[in-house]
This record gives sequence, structure tokens and C-alpha cells, in this order.
Amino acid sequence: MTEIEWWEYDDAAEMAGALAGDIGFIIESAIDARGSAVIALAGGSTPLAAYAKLAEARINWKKVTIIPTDDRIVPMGDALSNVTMLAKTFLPKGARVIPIISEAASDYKACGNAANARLSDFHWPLDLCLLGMGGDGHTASIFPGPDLEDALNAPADRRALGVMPDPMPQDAPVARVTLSLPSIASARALIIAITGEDKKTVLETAIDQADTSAYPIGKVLSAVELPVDIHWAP
Ligand SMILES: O=C1O[C@H](COP(=O)(O)O)[C@@H](O)[C@H](O)[C@H]1O
Repeated sequence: MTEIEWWEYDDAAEMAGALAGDIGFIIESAIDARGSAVIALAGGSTPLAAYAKLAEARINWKKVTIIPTDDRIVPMGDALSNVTMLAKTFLPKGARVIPIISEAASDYKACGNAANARLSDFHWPLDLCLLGMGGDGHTASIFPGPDLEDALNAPADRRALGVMPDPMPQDAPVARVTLSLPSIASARALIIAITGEDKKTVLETAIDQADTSAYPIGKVLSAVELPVDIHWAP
């Protein structure tokens, strides 16, 4: 288990400002060091306010590539599509936003394989992976179900895979594509952003349980070696 630092805020707006500042700093540091930045950003609703603030930052967005940490297998433009949300926010700024869903794929595993092939073209490791977490303890789209072991025990060069959550999350009951644990754990910086007392309790429990946890986030964090910042607001 890695070193974990909690950053607690009075409210979600304060957290959004701090998170946007931290992500912006990491992007600029990567551009200074390597000439470009490749980052993975969580989907869902929690980080939306931070993304809106981040998009206003004076960053050379043309040097930034953004990958969703995971996506739901739905058409581009669908309300559940993580990449659509990221594209609406960051494409107008000049960033490259990379879809990981192929509508032509025959099934969720083929969709994951196509994402894996596409992502292999980018420079790895990621400069940043920003993770969210569901109330059920999933992170990215690493869910309990038939693909959990494949996501956790993927070979080091396996970037992404298709997963079928079981049980299905009620708010987005669809198959997914997710970054693998090695892709997440090898990032140069790892941040988790969550809100609410319930998620805080789940995350604290998962951290205590580490690799014995039934929560995927517990298993993921137990495999991570770099320090992790957790941003939380009520
Ligand atoms: O399904 C997903 O859920 C998590 C958490 O989303 P939130 O709406 O509760 O913030 C998210 O991190 C992940 O990217 C998304 O696909």
C-alpha cells in the first residue's frame, strides 16, 4: 500500500478549485519536462466542476492529450458517454480528447481490445491519472464481475480492456471499457476525487482492507506504489 494524503474541503466548489489547480500544475510540469502531457481523467459527475475551472487555465492545450479513465459503451453524444463530456469541455480549448469506445466493435471485449490498440500509440506512463469512485467502490470501470481479475492482473503493456459489471450499477447499467490496473498504477501522478460521507466511508474501509477488500478501489490502491492524493468534500 502506498502513502496516501487526504485533502478535505468545506464544499465541492472549494474542492473543484484546488483540484483544477493541481491538475493544471501537473500538466504544465509535464509540458516543461517532456514537451507534452498525456493525462487520463475520470468520468461521472464528481469532477465536472473541476474540469470547468481547469478548462479556463492558461495552458498550452494543443500539447495536451486527454484519455477517459474509462467509458460506458454507448454512442458518442449519449448522456452516459464520458468522452463526450470531456470533449465538450476540452476540445474547444485545443486539447486532443481520445475516445476509447468503438461503436463498430462486435461486443464489449472487442471494444476493449480496440481501445487497447488505440492507446498503445500514446506515450506511457500517463503524466496523471485522475480517478473517481462509485458508491459501490468501483474505480475507473474496474467493477466486480467476470472481468475483474483480468483488469487487476493485466500484463504491464495491457492499456485497456472491456468489462461487464456484475452487478450492474443502477445509474449507468452498461458494459464498459476501462484502463487496466497496470496503466493506472504506472502513472507519474495519481489523484482520487470523491464527495460525500458515504463515499468517504467506503474509501476508508477499502484502504484499511487493502488487497483483501471486495471494493475494487481497495485492490487498486494496494497495488499502487506512488503517493496518492485524495481530494474530498462533503
Ligand atoms: O461510472 C463511473 O463512475 C465513477 C464515479 O462517478 P460519479 O458520478 O459518482 O462521480 C467515475 O469515476 C467513472 O469514470 C465513471 O465511468
